[in-house]
Amino acid sequence: MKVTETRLPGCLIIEPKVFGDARGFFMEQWNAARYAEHGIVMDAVQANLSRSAHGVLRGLHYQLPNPQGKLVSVLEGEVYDVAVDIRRDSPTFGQWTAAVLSAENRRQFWIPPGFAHGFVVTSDFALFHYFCSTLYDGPADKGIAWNDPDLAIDWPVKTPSLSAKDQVAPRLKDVDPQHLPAFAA
Ligand SMILES: Cc1cn([C@H]2C[C@H](O)[C@@H](COP(=O)(O)OP(=O)(O)O[C@H]3O[C@@H](C)C(=O)[C@@H](O)[C@H]3O)O2)c(=O)[nH]c1=O
Repeated sequence: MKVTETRLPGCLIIEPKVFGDARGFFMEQWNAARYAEHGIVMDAVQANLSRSAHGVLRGLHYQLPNPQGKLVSVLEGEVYDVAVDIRRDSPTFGQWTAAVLSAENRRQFWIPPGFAHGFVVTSDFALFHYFCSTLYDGPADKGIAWNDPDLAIDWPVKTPSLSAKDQVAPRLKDVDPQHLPAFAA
């Protein structure tokens, strides 16, 4: 597999090795030993699947306490996937990085614990899959506004469809730093 660093240390783009043959193809989506060689260490304790139509934006989400690392990929369609460093005291606090993930490119994106995450669907539909390093905890689920002007994320869809929760998410500057993940988490 090929692992490429992004402009945010810790956020990695993974191109798994794909074994094609007359039947189709085979690829590993997770292998604890192999991914650990590239610094991706987690207990993959939960796996999630969501389906969304074109223009749906889910995010920017994070969990505190018990931040989740996420290994994300797209099984059908295409998304523009974004990670934002919201770890207080991080040298890259407030910066974002993005990856185009699709069924065609079969890329994975590793978003370490402590980053906010979101994506927008750029195909007709997208089937989005991710492993998580900690279990979902509803009351700990938190968000940052997808269009926070301080983040200035260059979303490819300018008027996305949002959940009611995501429509009222605060700007990063309005969140008490004590309610943000710690850099060393
Ligand atoms: C995320 C999640 C949601 N749910 C429930 C809560 C709610 O009733 C319903 C839909 O939840 P949400 O609206 O939060 O789903 P969604 O907007 O898809 O949330 C996800 O967005 C992406 C960007 C992420 O990074 C994920 O970690 C997660 O936050 O599913 C679970 O039961 N387990 C889970 O792990």
